[in-house]
Amino acid sequence: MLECSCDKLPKRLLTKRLLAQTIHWTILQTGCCWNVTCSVNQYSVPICSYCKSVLSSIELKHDLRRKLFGQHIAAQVILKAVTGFMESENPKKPLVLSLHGWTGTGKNFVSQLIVENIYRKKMRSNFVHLFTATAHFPHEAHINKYKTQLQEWIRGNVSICPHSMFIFDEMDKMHLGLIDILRPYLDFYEHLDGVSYRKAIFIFLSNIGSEKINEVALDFWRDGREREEIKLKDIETALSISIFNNKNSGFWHTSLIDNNLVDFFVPFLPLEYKHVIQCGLAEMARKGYLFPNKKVVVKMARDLNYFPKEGKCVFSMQGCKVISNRLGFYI
Ligand SMILES: Nc1ncnc2c1ncn2[C@@H]1O[C@H](COP(=O)(O)OP(=O)(O)OP(=O)(O)O)[C@@H](O)[C@H]1O
Repeated sequence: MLECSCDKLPKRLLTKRLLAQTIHWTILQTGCCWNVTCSVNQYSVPICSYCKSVLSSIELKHDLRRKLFGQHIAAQVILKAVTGFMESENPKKPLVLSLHGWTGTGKNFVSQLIVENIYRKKMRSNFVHLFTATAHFPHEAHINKYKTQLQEWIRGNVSICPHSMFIFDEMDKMHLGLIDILRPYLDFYEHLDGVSYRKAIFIFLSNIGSEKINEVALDFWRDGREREEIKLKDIETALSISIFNNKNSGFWHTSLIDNNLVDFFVPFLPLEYKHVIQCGLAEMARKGYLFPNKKVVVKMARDLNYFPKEGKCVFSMQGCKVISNRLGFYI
């Protein structure tokens, strides 16, 4: 957080008498920021600008450790990336995270945790924007209109709050024409039409590459190695190859891999039975049960489907996605 002081005013103006009588602070709020101006008589200086969107990195670390199950790589990468970015006063480009993984493994959930530790109003904040590709899939004839709308939407929101966050869900289903217009906003430009996008955060969610991530997790499991031994480097190459080869990922070819606009590709591992149990217990606690009933959760977890089918089933087909709705049936 920036401290506001009148130190920037010439010393001669800062006599005790003047301090007592004539210093005025002007605080002008625009979007999520306040610009503080200090004036003495006719002389005024912009002192600082303070933006509400400040990360509580200790809380984020705590949340990732306590609330996110089975995702040691994602937790580590996200904590480092978000903390480093939010602590930088002059980032050179917006933060761009691309989260990949099987359904129900926590991609949306992690995005929420990030939001909750930056914006006071959490997902209800005016500075957090969710775009679901399938809900905005335009007819080919209207693509140009949608492109303009998307550009105006991003520009308008970042003009109001430089620390705006944009979450693009189901990126793999997004129209390539729309994806293309995102490119300049993710780049190193200082300004585009008078607006700087360097403090914004873009998070892309998709299932692209999840088969590769699952394969690596399964290999570790077959070799009898601990899941926590899987390192980012064990998955990164397989993930980028599979993103590169995916027929729906023109975006990654042209804009991201070639131009290095994505800062982190974050893999989400498939969840095991024990994580489903953890999710179930957490869900019961969220529903207000002071003493979550493990028997109920176990029963629910056993009724879910797991893969691969041959041999011992290891990973949950739906991750933890259906748990919230299913629990009610077993309670
Ligand atoms: N790793 C996890 N740790 C804790 N809870 C989780 C985890 N994964 C999923 N959940 C729970 O399941 C719910 C659904 O998960 P989420 O929406 O984050 O999955 P997703 O990976 O975004 O899936 P999809 O690819 O289908 O959109 C979350 O709201 C959360 O309650």
